Amino acid sequence: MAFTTKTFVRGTEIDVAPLEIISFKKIAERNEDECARLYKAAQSPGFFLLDVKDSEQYVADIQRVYALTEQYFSQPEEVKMKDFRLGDEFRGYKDYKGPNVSTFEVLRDEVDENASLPKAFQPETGVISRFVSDSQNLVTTMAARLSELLWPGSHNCLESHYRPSEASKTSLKVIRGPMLEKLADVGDNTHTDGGILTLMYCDKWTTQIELPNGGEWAWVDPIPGHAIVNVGDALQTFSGGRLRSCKHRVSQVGDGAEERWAITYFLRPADGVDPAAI
Ligand SMILES: O=C(O)CCC(=O)C(=O)O
Ligand SMILES: [Fe+2]
Repeated sequence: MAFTTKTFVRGTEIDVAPLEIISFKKIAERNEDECARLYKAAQSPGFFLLDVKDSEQYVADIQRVYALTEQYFSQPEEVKMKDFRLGDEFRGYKDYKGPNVSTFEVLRDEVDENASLPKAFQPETGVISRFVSDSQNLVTTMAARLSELLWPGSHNCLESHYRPSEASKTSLKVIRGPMLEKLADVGDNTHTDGGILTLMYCDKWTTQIELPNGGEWAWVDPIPGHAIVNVGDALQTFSGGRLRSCKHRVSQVGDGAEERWAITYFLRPADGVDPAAI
């Protein structure tokens, strides 16, 4: 992996993670060099940027989903609490009061069902539905190319883990996670993602990854028209450790409150598929 570079954000000099930029158009066309670069980035650091600018409609939909996210979280707490699902890890509204983060999550399987989306999304359910279907196409195309390189000559082994026609916890999750007045108040939320592949959209410098070998942290450049993609724990396990689920966290550069929205799409194993048992 290349070395970090430096840039200034909010008046502070920071280290930028040297992430590969993979063209979705090229991997969709099975460009061999691009697929090899995808595989390499998924091996190390397990984080990369996916250029999605070739689909004008999808890029416009990202902006619409940001706008809907803002509209949703701007509602009064008691309205959002109607979407709270007690004991359900993957569905509905959640308010994490400590870290000042709130989320709303809907399963891919349920996005087209009546009433699975709250009122604030209702005027644009078609946009959400198309965004989910296009995001699914991005992650499953990447999974198919990775599968071909992990198990040459075999038929899409990874598909047998996420089984697109069966029930799964594959989902869209939108997030309100504002930057805080004081950097010192941002708690440590270091984690890896549990699923197969994550797509993430966030237009601010708030994602940090742990660089391979050495445990140093660097910032992910939120380049417009690009998804931030990372390998999850299930894919690390399915690949026998050949692909890497990279530690990351949400933080902020310096002090200063600022509103912040993020959109995430998680490709997860089909219900009943246990990565630990593979
Ligand atoms: O809030 C964000 O920017 C995304 C957080 C994240 O890494 C996740 O939801 O897995
Ligand atoms: Fe994450």
